[in-house]
Amino acid sequence: MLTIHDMSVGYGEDRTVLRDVSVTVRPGRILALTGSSGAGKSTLLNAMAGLLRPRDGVVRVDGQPLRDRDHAVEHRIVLVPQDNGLAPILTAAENLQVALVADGVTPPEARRQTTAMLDLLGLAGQADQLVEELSGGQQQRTAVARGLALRGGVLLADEVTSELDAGNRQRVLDLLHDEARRGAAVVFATHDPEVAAACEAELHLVEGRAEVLRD
Ligand SMILES: Nc1ncnc2c1ncn2[C@@H]1O[C@H](COP(=O)(O)OP(=O)(O)OP(=O)(O)O)[C@@H](O)[C@H]1O
Repeated sequence: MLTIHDMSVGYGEDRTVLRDVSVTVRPGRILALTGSSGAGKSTLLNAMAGLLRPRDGVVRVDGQPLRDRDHAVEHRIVLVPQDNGLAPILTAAENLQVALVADGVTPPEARRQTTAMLDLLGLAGQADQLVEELSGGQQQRTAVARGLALRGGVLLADEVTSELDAGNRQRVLDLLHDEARRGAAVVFATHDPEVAAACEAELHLVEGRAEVLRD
């Protein structure tokens, strides 16, 4: 369980982006994170991922104050970042295999899981292509495949459907719902009101404040 209490986050000396945000991210469901461009969705996800230290307040994971990214990884907090975070000169399959092996999966099992996951995202034909040679949407689906393959306790997905056609957008949404049903807590930043409406809960960011629209 990930909880945030009265958190403020900013950049530099006096650039406060989020103020007094409190939210609980519960296992077994998807929390949509909405708000206009620049509202602070990525900032909030990065704080949940241990990449940004709050100015005030606290992020807790399983009751402990979150220290940094390593601590978040220990607690199985997986981030699919907005810029996808893939290694461009590795193939789609290698990007998944490297992450799985680093996570302690044996190489043969990592290959098996990679094939299955890329297949689920409709990327069987792209497995051996370099990421830099994939389309934006294919890269986005590869990043989702990698995030899902890691089977985190918390999955933070930052605008992971922004470059997808309707069919692939629905495929990713269905997989995020499956991930929640598996027991993960999923947080999904999105601009898309239809996508947000398909999530159990919604936190809306406006002028640095967070408003719970559905809980
Ligand atoms: N590294 C940074 N240094 C300084 N300011 C930053 C940095 N990253 C983001 N910001 C600022 O923080 C604010 C929130 O940005 P953030 O990326 O969190 O918004 P967002 O809601 O995810 O936007 P979008 O929907 O466009 O991705 C913006 O005003 C942005 O300029």
